[in-house]
Amino acid sequence: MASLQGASSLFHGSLVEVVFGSPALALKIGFVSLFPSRLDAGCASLGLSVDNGERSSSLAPIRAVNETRTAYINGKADGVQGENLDQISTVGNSTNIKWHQCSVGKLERQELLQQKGCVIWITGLSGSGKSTVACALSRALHARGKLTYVLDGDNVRHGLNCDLSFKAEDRAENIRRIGEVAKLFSDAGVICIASLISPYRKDRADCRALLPEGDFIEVFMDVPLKICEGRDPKGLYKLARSGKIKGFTGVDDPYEPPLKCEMVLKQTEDDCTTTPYDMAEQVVSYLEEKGYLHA
Ligand SMILES: Nc1ncnc2c1ncn2[C@@H]1O[C@H](COP(=O)(O)OS(=O)(=O)O)[C@@H](OP(=O)(O)O)[C@H]1O
Ligand SMILES: Nc1ncnc2c1ncn2[C@@H]1O[C@H](COP(=O)(O)OP(=O)(O)O)[C@@H](O)[C@H]1O
Repeated sequence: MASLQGASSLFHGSLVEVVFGSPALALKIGFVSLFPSRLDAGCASLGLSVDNGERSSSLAPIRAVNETRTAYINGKADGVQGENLDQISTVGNSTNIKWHQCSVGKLERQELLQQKGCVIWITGLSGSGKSTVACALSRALHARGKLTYVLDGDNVRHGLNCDLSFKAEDRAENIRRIGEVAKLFSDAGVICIASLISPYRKDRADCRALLPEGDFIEVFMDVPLKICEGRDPKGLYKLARSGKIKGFTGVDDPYEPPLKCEMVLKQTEDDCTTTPYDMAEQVVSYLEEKGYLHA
């Protein structure tokens, strides 16, 4: 039998980690949510049973893990030291701040939405099809009853990021801000689709590091420059080639393709037949396989 020592001080909906053995030699065997109505079911799925701590347990101790806090620490937020979020701290230029914990957590939101929050980060050259695939994916998931939100580089630059240019440090800041916003959407339980050129590996890696393992799904639009330039729907390549736009990605500004990413959506000059809908379905299959389309 498993007892829930100290559980009375936890929030409704808290995540508890079930550990077998001593704290020094602990074997994690899973997590259960502290929803009284679902606790038995959660423990049962782990091969345990619960009787409110009145009987002794061969599986002890059960430790509380705060999921939001874990995600934040995994996020390596600047200035956050270890588990000191209960204390006044300094993060970047923000001095004397203290994390305020809310009793409604990500798990409960996911339960409500019947999905898992994550970030699908679509990177590639201008004209590679990022926005088209992002919208096709949003539509495909919407049709399955899943809540998504698209953060498109072009669109976010119309508001939040309208102070940023296309020089390297401004692109980095554009990506950092979109990464932070995407993290909030993911924490809200939403499947967030970020589609922006995001040309530098380091900036993409920094966004990945903001999220728990597995929740940042990098999708590379592997489309040759020649095809993108041939499409040129906004006429920007033409302007860049004639020198009217300086620092255009792929022309006179670099694009660093991922060395390793979760998905590659490829088109070649020989085979350009894959439609954006096919590509969106590939991403849906990935999400299904990884369990993101269920709470
Ligand atoms: N110099 C330069 N280089 C690349 N792209 C340019 C540039 N100037 C304007 N545009 C337009 O801005 C869109 C890219 O914005 P992003 O926010 O995705 O770019 S970045 O991630 O900050 O590099 C991009 O949109 P997409 O074509 O959808 O990629 C262009 O329409
Ligand atoms: N899979 C595809 N096959 C053929 N054309 C595509 C495909 N995906 C997008 N396009 C077309 O390519 C152009 C650029 O697509 P877009 O989504 O705006 O790219 P990006 O957001 O990367 O700049 C658009 O005219 C779009 O209709």
